Amino acid sequence: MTNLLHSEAEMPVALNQPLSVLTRRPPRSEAYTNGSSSSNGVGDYRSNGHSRILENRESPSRNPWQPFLIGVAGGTASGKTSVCHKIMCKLGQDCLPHPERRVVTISSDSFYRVLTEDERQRARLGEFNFDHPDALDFQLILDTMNALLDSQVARIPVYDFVTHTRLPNEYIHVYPADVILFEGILVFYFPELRNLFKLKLFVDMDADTRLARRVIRDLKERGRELNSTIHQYTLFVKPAFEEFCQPTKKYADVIIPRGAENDVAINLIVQHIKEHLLPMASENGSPRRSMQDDSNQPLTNGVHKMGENGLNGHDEAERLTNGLARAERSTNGRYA
Ligand SMILES: Nc1ncnc2c1ncn2[C@@H]1O[C@H](COP(=O)(O)OP(=O)(O)O)[C@@H](O)[C@H]1O
Ligand SMILES: O=c1ccn([C@@H]2O[C@H](COP(=O)(O)O)[C@@H](O)[C@H]2O)c(=O)[nH]1
Repeated sequence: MTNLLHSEAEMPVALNQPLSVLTRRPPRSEAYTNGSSSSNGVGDYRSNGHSRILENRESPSRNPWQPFLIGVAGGTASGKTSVCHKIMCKLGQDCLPHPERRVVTISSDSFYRVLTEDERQRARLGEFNFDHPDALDFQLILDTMNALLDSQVARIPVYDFVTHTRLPNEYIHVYPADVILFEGILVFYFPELRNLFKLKLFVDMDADTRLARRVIRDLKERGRELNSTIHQYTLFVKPAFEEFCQPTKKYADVIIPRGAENDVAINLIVQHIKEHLLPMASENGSPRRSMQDDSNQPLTNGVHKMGENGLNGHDEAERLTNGLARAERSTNGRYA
């Protein structure tokens, strides 16, 4: 994930499943998840942050309105960040102030756990396994996702790839939104997290291209040396991809070959998101619902045309699935 994505992570997300449950968004709570207030940033989050969320719930049961949570998995440098960014741009969300965004992107990169001094030293030499599920603060991920699903404002740490640490006292505030894209190499690995996703995307890119892009990115953006990058890749990244990430491809509803270059797949996903957002916008009538498409046409225009075709939510879901299956078949043998 790039720093750019980190800033995108501030956007809120959410679009949920059956259109029939997409009623009115509840009032936004001012509660926060507490990304970190202790020295290791984990224990306090779990105890204080989570209990604050519970205290601020308006009722013991989950809101009938929920964000639509989309998981975006794929190997390192496969283009997960770029795909999410493209979706945001096509929905006209990237240029909106964060609190007004209806679609947000969050990366699991924000949730690497706090390392011990010994682990940090190994990380500097490319000898710490960041691709193993244990490298992530899974409880923090789960608490954050649950907070967002409950329409809470979530506060998540900012991770620094150069020092392998969370930046002290820096957080990203993620506001409740209608659609949340959560991207990361292992987001389909944990069943408890995987089961929260209403749509699962897997960004597929051949290993050579990923390695080449990763080397360039790590040297340019993550303060790495060539030797340690290759060393880390050979020792951990590649084997962990084969053991923990690649096998989760089977959970995907949609596989996106060629990553962000695949405009056909991305356009279909964007269209699907728009279909979910429109009913909410018309029910809310809220001024913050200002989604626009690429051509700066109000979102409502495009969706209205689709409504005129007499398609319902189920038809749309089928059309999306069929369309994406076609998109993938057309590239079979090259990347899939
Ligand atoms: N289609 C592309 N062509 C060239 N470079 C790309 C393309 N897609 C992504 N990249 C570059 O590859 C690197 C990894 O992409 P990114 O979207 O951050 O992947 P991920 O989030 O899966 O790690 C970034 O430096 C990005 O700029
Ligand atoms: O301190 C760190 C933390 C993570 N990594 C590597 O990052 C990638 C995951 O990020 P992508 O944006 O999906 O590539 C993972 O493969 C880790 O090895 C790191 O090098 N250092």
